[in-house]
Amino acid sequence: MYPKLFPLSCPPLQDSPPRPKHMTVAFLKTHKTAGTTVQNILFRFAERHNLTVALPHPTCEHQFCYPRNFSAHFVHPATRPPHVLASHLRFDRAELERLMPPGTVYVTILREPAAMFESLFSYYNQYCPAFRRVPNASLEAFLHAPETYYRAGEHFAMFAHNTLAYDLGGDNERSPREDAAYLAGLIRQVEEVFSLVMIAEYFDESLVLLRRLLAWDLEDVLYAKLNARAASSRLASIPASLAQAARAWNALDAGLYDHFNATFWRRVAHAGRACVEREARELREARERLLRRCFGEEPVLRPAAQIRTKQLQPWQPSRKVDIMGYDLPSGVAGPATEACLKLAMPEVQYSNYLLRKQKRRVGVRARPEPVLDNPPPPRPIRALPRIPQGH
Ligand SMILES: Nc1ncnc2c1ncn2[C@@H]1O[C@H](COP(=O)(O)OS(=O)(=O)O)[C@@H](OP(=O)(O)O)[C@H]1O
Repeated sequence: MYPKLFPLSCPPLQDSPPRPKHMTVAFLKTHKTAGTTVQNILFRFAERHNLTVALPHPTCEHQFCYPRNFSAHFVHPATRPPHVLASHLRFDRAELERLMPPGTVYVTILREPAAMFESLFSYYNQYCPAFRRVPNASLEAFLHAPETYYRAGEHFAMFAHNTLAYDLGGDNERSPREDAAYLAGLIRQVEEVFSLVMIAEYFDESLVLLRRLLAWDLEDVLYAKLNARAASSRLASIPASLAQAARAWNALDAGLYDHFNATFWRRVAHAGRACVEREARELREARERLLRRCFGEEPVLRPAAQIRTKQLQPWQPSRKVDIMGYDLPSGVAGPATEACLKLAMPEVQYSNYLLRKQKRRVGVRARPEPVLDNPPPPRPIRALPRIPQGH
């Protein structure tokens, strides 16, 4: 039912058999896994090829009413039927099948669970009650005794326990130690649906596999790193004991990661490791050239307060965490600048922009927004971008 569309082989680029680019893609954007960078690649591809991007109904904000299970009702009517879907949602296979055209390729991305958990702990510290209870916002204290702070089922609990499993539609409270069959079943379900599970630690190699799977050009997967925390907002390194505790607490996620990391390297070996590495190198070189062209000879990630272009100021989760972004050099304009703007555009601005554009295209601008039967409660997350100091 879900085609493993193209066998992954890795002949030199110029010898690739010409086949049309695949245009229907559903990307499950898991949390804190480099998903915003992948989403931006897909949004730009969709715009360049005049494709429709599924976008959330405004009452869902720019996510598909996460953490609720995905429903096709959450999709704004002006963005249906879509070619591409790439916004946060909790996976629900039947509902996605209802929405996406047959032949859609499903992909997702995972990140090493300790690094992912450290990012979640920092980013959602003010929103997730389990994290807010911890004295001095100490990751070490939380991981030393997670049950002291964690309450299953409370608001945003999924950001504090097996977030990957939850995003994939699984039950994040299961323990693989007590129920190994559950993890095996979840892995099987993911394998049935997703043609590629990318790995954030091997982002460029993942993009090489992605672009070959979809028969896209290397240019189609060039990117700027988005949604990265400043060095001052994250741990320089995670001590081994803490990483071990993070894996033990998030044992389902650790099991998923270990399995799909191994699968990933089998896919790389099948494609030809030397060839994948060569192409990843070409990608990095092309990407560096693009970043220099767009953001100046020394393209640097900056804190939001130093970004003058409003459309490029990333949303800030709290005063304690700095999310970085790029800025355009002053006094430049034109189509190339527009492409550079999109390359570094954060998720909130890009989603709003695409929704406006697609609404204009189908002529629903003047009509009132349709009302959801059962709207979600208001969410504090990402309500407003923090205004950078001095603006
Ligand atoms: N290209 C690439 N390679 C490796 N890592 C990358 C990449 N792009 C983004 N990132 C890191 O991913 C983290 C943000 O993830 P998301 O965009 O998925 O976060 S979110 O859930 O949408 O808020 C965030 O991690 P932390 O900085 O540790 O928080 C980013 O630095």
